[in-house]
Amino acid sequence: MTLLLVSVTNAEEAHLAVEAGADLIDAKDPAAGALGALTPATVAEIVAAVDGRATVTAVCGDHLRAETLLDSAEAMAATGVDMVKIGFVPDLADARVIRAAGRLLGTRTKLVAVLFADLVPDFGLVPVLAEAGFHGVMLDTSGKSAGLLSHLSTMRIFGFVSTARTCGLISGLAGSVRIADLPAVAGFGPDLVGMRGGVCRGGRRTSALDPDLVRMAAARLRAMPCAAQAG
Ligand SMILES: O=C[C@H](O)COP(=O)(O)O
Repeated sequence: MTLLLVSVTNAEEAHLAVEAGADLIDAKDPAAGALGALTPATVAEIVAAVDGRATVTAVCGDHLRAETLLDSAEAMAATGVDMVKIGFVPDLADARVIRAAGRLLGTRTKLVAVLFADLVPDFGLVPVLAEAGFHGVMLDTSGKSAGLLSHLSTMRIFGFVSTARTCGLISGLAGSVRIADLPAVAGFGPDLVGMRGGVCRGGRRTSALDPDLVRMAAARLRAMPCAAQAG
């Protein structure tokens, strides 16, 4: 089945999200951007709070230049998370940076690249990610005023998921996904769907996590037909 990734800001939210049925806990500061990074200390607290009950991922920061991106990825890998998510923004990060990240960290942790649906994503990078040793690739949105489905055609999203699968990568879809969107988003067959705003009070990604919404999202996904397992 398609797994539910929920972005959390601290250990308490991580615990609530796991209890409510999230499969992956994603350490992130939504107030600092689409891939806003928490401090390594907070990420380590989240890892401890999850205590092996779910896969833990952490993001490295938003719109970072190559050197800063790699330093941050290394710091996040050292916290003990299961996967490190690295955002690749056109002009700031390209195939050279992907290969550098793979060399630096590919043997130490699972790497998941994030491409942005609203920043002209280059799906030609997906095979490069696989060759560089990445574990997975996600599509998210950099801006949060419109969701994933309003930026790319269904054909392109299907193409993304199927290219990732052909290359042996797990795939994820995110970007202002609401609970009502889950059947459509999971229908593309990704391994995971990522949510923050859609499971927060008032639908605002910078508000507190609402465990009841996480529970509803997890139940909605479990009722959907199966895709490959992430992990
Ligand atoms: O990785 C998942 C993201 O945190 C999704 O955030 P969002 O649902 O607010 O766009």
